[in-house]
Amino acid sequence: MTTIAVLGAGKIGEALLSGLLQGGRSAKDLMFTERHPERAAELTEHYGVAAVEVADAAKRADVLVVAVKPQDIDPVLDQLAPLLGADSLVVSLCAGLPTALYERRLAEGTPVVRVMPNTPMVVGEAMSAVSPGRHATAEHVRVVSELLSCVGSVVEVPESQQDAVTALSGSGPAYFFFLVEAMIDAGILLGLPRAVAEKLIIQSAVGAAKMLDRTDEHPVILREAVTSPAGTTINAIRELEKHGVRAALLAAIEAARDRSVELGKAHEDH
Ligand SMILES: NC(=O)C1=CN([C@@H]2O[C@H](COP(=O)(O)OP(=O)(O)OC[C@H]3O[C@@H](n4cnc5c(N)ncnc54)[C@H](O)[C@@H]3O)[C@@H](O)[C@H]2O)C=CC1
Ligand SMILES: O=C(O)[C@@H]1CCC=N1
Repeated sequence: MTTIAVLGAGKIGEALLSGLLQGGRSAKDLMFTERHPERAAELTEHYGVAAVEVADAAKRADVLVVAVKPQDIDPVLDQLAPLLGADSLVVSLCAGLPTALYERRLAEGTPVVRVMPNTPMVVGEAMSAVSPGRHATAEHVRVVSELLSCVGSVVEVPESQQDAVTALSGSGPAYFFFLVEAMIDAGILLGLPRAVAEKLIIQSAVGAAKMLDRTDEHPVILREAVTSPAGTTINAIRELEKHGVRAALLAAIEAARDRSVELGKAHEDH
């Protein structure tokens, strides 16, 4: 069984560990590093997964998954550089960071696969996009895709598309949560008790997501089926269009893409 080390057990690192355990991986095949000892102890207690030093992770793990913030990557690369080589497999979950950065800073030939996952990983519903770096083979991509398929769906994209993917599905859950939050507020505005508004909106979100997933219908068709002539929905749609919600989403996702590019550029000289 593949041994996996997660380097940096924050939100996405924990989501991965938890998703892999739920997907049937044994805790003994997993390990993590974490710079905050209290956080490490909490995770070990909760999941039964060992916290280790980087050197230990590099020695014991077949796959090293980097899950620190892009701004914290430098010390991690410095630590890994003398420890890894062509036999290792590095997986980067970091927004914006190109595989070329790892290839520059790690030993020649170290295979790197860039992945953009998302937090629904905790419930086995991640969307992950994988892109091989220069030294990663089809077999490396297969290993990483298989690992990620335990925690959701996986697609392969050219690395040139990863900044767009980051803006779309990496950040995507946040947009849906934002929408749900705003719709619950609308329920409050209309005088509903908060608990009722939450139940109505969350179940509507779950139902809509399942319809998108299971009916194979285009979202426009599904939306039209709710929108009766001279009914209530079209009045709401008119307001959404008037307030530029579609344009706001285009601009928002473009801004997220730009930030991903910027995070990568910040490391261009290192
Ligand atoms: N949160 C999300 O929805 C997603 C995050 N990502 C990417 O995942 C990475 C992690 O993001 P989050 O989990 O949100 O951040 P986070 O801040 O929750 O987690 C990062 C963790 O790494 C630890 N850490 C930092 N430097 C370390 C070091 N040298 N050694 C050991 N541990 C170290 C921190 O203590 C922290 O627990 C980022 O690069 C982000 O771009 C990717 C997709 C989705
Ligand atoms: O906001 C971020 O930078 C990370 C990457 C994608 C989702 N969360």
